[in-house]
Amino acid sequence: MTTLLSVQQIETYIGQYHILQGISFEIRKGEVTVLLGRNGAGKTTTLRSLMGLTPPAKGKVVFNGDEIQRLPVHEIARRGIGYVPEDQGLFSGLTVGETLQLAMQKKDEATRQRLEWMLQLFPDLKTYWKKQSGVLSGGQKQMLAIAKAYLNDNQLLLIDEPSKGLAPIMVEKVIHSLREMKDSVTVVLVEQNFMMASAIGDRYYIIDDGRTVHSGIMNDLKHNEQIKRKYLGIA
Ligand SMILES: Nc1ncnc2c1ncn2[C@@H]1O[C@H](COP(=O)(O)OP(=O)(O)OP(=O)(O)O)[C@@H](O)[C@H]1O
Repeated sequence: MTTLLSVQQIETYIGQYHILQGISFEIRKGEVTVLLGRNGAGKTTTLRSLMGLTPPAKGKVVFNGDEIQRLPVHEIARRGIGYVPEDQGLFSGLTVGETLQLAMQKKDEATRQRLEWMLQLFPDLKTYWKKQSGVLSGGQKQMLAIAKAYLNDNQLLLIDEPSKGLAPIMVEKVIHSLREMKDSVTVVLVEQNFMMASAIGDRYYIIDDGRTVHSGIMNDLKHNEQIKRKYLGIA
């Protein structure tokens, strides 16, 4: 299987704080890779570093064979990486329709087809097309944020804790949608909800204190009580 993204020993500072101190992982095309770790381990900062929002001071990020760690955010996005931040990054005053139309980088047939498919996958977005995104439920906002990132011809989506604050039924819906999207896009997911992580992840990396400390196949982790207890505080 081909490597789409290779992250090599990145180190990131926020102000004077040395937050990421050596993060490395490989993302294979067509897979869902989950970044796991305790609160404050550095998962969000890792996604932000890949996107150029907190650029790494050291190390390499290779996407489709090109180094991207020095590129500005808009260029990284243009190359085909979509980002769904933890706070979903929506403008509450825009309607669902306006949000999706504004997000479209192209108005071509392929984009229109992706929009159509998103509306089938998330029928609520069609129902609430004219509603401002600020009045949607947490789950509906998450669907809108995912649809917005999926609309464009992205090869890789970075999704930060999509289950956060959602009721179990909505978590199921998000799991279902990410499974459906798997055929057409590669996903890096930050997820604290182990049920969700293990339901859709193919592979995992554990981040602890700003370093990648463990990795493997998700099916193996499900039964590895020692690692779950040591790094995730669960068993
Ligand atoms: N703007 C900032 N200024 C100072 N420290 C920060 C800032 N943003 C993040 N940090 C620190 O960086 C560390 C990593 O944070 P990060 O949000 O990446 O962790 P995380 O693994 O995503 O955790 P969570 O699941 O709680 O979001 C934490 O110790 C956090 O306090």
